[in-house]
Amino acid sequence: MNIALIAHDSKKELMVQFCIAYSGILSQHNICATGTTGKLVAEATGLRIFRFLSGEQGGDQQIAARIACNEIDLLLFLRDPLTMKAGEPDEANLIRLCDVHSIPVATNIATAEALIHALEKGDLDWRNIVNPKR
Ligand SMILES: O=C(CO)COP(=O)(O)O
Repeated sequence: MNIALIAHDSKKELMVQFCIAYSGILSQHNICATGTTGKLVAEATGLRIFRFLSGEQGGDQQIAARIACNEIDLLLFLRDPLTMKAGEPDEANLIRLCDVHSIPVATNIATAEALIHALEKGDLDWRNIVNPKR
């Protein structure tokens, strides 16, 4: 499965801790991320992560383009609705595109936990039927 990671600045440490905790599961999949999120997670976990541009340079839009092509199977986007900074990605378009293709998406740690366990159990295997070429 192709899993995309994005974290707003105040949620990056939480994303790192999440990926450390679930590195065993994540290592079985293709991981991509916006630039800074990917760098921090890769350094902390040793996971191989394809890094797009940083969010402020359009990395979130690169991920949105892959979602628009139905190439992402799970989006974990830890956002901070309280202290978002100017230039941080607006989640509305990402989530809209996930809804277009019924792509599972988490925007907080509680849902991310639920989805990573679902992934491990095989509950998301139907994505392989949607996209048999991958
Ligand atoms: O901008 C973002 C969230 O703040 C996401 O991009 P980065 O992972 O490059 O920071």
